[in-house]
Amino acid sequence: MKVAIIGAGAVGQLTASFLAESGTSVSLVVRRQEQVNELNTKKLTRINVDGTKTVQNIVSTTNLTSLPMQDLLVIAVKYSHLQQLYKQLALLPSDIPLLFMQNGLAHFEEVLNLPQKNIAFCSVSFGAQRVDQTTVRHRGVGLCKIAVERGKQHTFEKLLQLHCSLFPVEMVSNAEQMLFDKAILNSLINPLTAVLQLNNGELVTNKQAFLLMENIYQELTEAFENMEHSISFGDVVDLCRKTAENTSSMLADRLQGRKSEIETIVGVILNKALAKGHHLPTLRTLYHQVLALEESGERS
Ligand SMILES: NC(=O)C1=CN([C@@H]2O[C@H](COP(=O)(O)OP(=O)(O)OC[C@H]3O[C@@H](n4cnc5c(N)ncnc54)[C@H](OP(=O)(O)O)[C@@H]3O)[C@@H](O)[C@H]2O)C=CC1
Ligand SMILES: CC(C)(CO)C(=O)C(=O)O
Repeated sequence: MKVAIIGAGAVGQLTASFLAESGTSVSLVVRRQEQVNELNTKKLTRINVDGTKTVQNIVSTTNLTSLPMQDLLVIAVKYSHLQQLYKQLALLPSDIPLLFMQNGLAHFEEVLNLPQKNIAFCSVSFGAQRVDQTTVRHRGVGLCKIAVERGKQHTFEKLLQLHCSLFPVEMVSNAEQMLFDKAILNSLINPLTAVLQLNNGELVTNKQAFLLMENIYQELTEAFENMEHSISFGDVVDLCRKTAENTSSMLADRLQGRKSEIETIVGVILNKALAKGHHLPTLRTLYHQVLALEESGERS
C-alpha cells in the first residue's frame, strides 16, 4: 500500500514512522524545501516511549503531484491550514481516498464538500511532540480510531495492518460522534494545559487544575445528557495519565506563538451547549483566556 501524508509535524511524523515500520510505502508532503533536505540527509527519527530511537528513510517532497498515484492520502495539518489545502485536494482524482487526522469538529462538514468518493476521519489519543524537522517524540501510547464517513470501508481497513501495541488502530462506525467525543476530551484537557502551562499529567497531580477539570466535566455533563455513558471522568484522567509527559497540541501552539485550534475544539462545543441553553462558564472563561493570549501575540 502506498500512503502519502500531508504535514510532517508531530502527528504526521509519528504516523509516518509507524506506517513505515508496518511495511507500508509512505511519503511525506511538506511545505518547505528545507524540511525535505533535512529529511533526506538526517532521515526520520522517532523517540519511543521507552527512550529508544527508531530511524527510517522516508521519501519527502513539497509537491504532492510529483508522487505516483497513492492508495491513500492522510491529511495531518492543523485545522487552520486545512483551508488552504481544500482547493488543492478538490483537484485530485475523485477516487483517491482521504483520511483527516484533525482534532475538533469544524472540519467535518467542510471536508464533505470535497469531491472524493472515499472520505474517513481519524481521532487519535496518543501524545506526539515534534522535536525538530526530522524528529518526533512519542509522548504516550493511545488509540487511533478511524471512521469512514463516505465510501468503502475496506479502503481504509487496510490501515489495520498498522495496528501494534505502540500504535493501536480500531475502526469505529460514527465519524461525527467519534469527533464529538474527542472534542469533549480535548475541551477538558487542552485549554487548561495551554492557559496554566502544564503538561497533561499535571492536570491530575495539580490539585487546583484537577478541580477545574472536574468543574468543566460537571458543566459538560449537564449540557450533554448522554455524555457520561461515552466518556467517564475516569476516561479523562486516564488520557491525562497515558499522555502525562505530553505538551498538549494547544500548549505547543501557545509556546510557539501559533494560532490555536480553540474554535474548532472548544468554540464548537460551547455553541452546541448554548443551543441547549447551557453557558459552561468555566470552559467559556478558559476559551476567552486562550483567545486573549492569542490576541496579545505573546511568545513564551
Ligand atoms: N500533537 C499531538 O499530541 C496531537 C495532535 N492532534 C491533532 O493533530 C493535528 C495536527 O497536529 P500536530 O501534528 O500536533 O501539529 P504540528 O503543528 O506539529 O504539525 C502540522 C504540520 O502541518 C504542516 N503543514 C501545514 N500546512 C501544510 C501544507 N499546506 N502542506 C504541507 N504541510 C503543511 C506544518 O508545516 P510547517 O512545519 O511548515 O509549519 C506542520 O509541520 C491537529 O489537529 C491536532 O489537534 C491530535 C492528537 C494528539
Ligand atoms: C490526546 C491529546 C490530549 C494529547 O496531548 C491531544 O489530543 C492533543 O494534545 O491535542
